[in-house]
Amino acid sequence: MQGTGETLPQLHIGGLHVGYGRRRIIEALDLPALEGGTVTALIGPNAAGKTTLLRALAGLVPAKGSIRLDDVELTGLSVAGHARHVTYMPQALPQRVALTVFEATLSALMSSRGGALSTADAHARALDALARLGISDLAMRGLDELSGGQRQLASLAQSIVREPAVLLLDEPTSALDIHHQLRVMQLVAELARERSIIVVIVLHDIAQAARYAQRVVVLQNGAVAADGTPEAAITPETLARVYRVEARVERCSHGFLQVIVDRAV
Ligand SMILES: Nc1ncnc2c1ncn2[C@@H]1O[C@H](COP(=O)(O)OP(=O)(O)OP(=O)(O)O)[C@@H](O)[C@H]1O
Repeated sequence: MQGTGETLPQLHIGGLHVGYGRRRIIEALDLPALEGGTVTALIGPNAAGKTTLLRALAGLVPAKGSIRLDDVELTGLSVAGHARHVTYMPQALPQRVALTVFEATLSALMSSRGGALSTADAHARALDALARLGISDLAMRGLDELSGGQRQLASLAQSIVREPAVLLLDEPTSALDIHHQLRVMQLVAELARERSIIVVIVLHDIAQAARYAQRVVVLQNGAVAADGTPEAAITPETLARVYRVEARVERCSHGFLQVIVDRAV
């Protein structure tokens, strides 16, 4: 936890190459360390390589180079080896499964922490994950009878309950109404702080990235086009170069960055 003098975990990414077959998507990517307790938003245009980067960090596509969590080198670990440190919530929701929301959340927890927890503790943690997402009322509903947004929230519950060191979320609010989008973003920021988790979240909503992330990495053609605080990374110049839009970046009356897009160029 921050403020206790404890060292925060760090994820180091160096000389990373990722591709599909012969097709190179990410080449020689270096990122200054991603730190525990911090939400990093990964933004960029379609096909920039955001999902590919998250999948490489999760060990789901082969990568060359180094992905190091403190002193543990993750490249070369099996998918299960990665899963001990990293939880990845994909963009596409899982196939419909014949489990209740509570059972699926509990099963996600047991698969990551298994024997280490008593049954009572595991149940309490699963219920807490549902409560924090505001979906306690869905606990006994089958996953196959949920709406798209409810399924996305159930899927988030399965990701956060694992309490990973690194949490990778690929467009986790894409199916949610505005209330639930904000609720999820607030929760993700809180969890990062409380548990010193390294969170990387792919977002298309630039204003939400600016509001909830402490760091924004802009990806373009598999390379870093900007990286820094929201103020440093989200500028009219970057938006013009990367997204090909004429845009203004202004502060609203509450002090949050807003992006006003005037036109595509
Ligand atoms: N399984 C795959 N096999 C071959 N090429 C792939 C595969 N998955 C993605 N790609 C290619 O990799 C590139 C990057 O895709 P990726 O999904 O990482 O982009 P993205 O930034 O997440 O895009 P979006 O914002 O559209 O979701 C694209 O050109 C895509 O066609």
